[in-house]
Amino acid sequence: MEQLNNQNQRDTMNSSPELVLYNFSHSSCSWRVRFALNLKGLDYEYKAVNLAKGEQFSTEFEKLNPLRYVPVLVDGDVVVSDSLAILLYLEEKYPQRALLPDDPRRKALNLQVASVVCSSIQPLHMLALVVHKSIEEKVGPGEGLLWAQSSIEKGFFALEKLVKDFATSFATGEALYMADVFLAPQIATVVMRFNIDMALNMRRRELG
Ligand SMILES: N[C@@H](CCC(=O)N[C@@H](CS)C(=O)NCC(=O)O)C(=O)O
Repeated sequence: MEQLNNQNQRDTMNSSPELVLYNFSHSSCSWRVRFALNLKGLDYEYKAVNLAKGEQFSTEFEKLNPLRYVPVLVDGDVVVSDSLAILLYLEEKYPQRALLPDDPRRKALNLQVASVVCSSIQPLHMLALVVHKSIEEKVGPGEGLLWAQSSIEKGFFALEKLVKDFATSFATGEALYMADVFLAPQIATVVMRFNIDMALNMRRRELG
């Protein structure tokens, strides 16, 4: 009987039949949301929006997000775009496996890390791809990549300082929280796409 109750409880916690995630496999912003949905044990329908094929510019997708960016989460009649807003929405509606700690100081730290990734790192290297050609043409060959790399390094330099007194194997303490959900995809992206050597950067900063 107790087993049945536990099963019922789990089914209720995980029941989210209406969740649909419009996303792209290679997008770090989408990855954050997939990470959070999986941590919370939420089932969702995966709708691929292939950015490489320009599917974000379809009129159908524009109705969901006029900015034409992924990810977009649809939960019944609620449509939320922007990964940070989506994570805050999920946290409130599906509180299981909390992504924010109760302690206000650590909660603020998690939100700060998420916000730095969202506003001061990712948009700059995304922009770098968009304006890459024109920087290369106007300033010189290789300058586009250098500009992206210096923006990324500046952001991570700040982040390292921010979490220095809190980090364990997780960014802000003893458990995996929202900061980690934003950092992991971000670190993977900059290492793979922008040739950033995170360990080398850390050593450089320690010396300098
Ligand atoms: N602040 C937004 C940024 C969304 C964003 O930049 N998405 C990128 C993929 S990571 C995108 O859809 N780019 C499409 C394009 O540049 O046309 C978020 O965190 O969701």
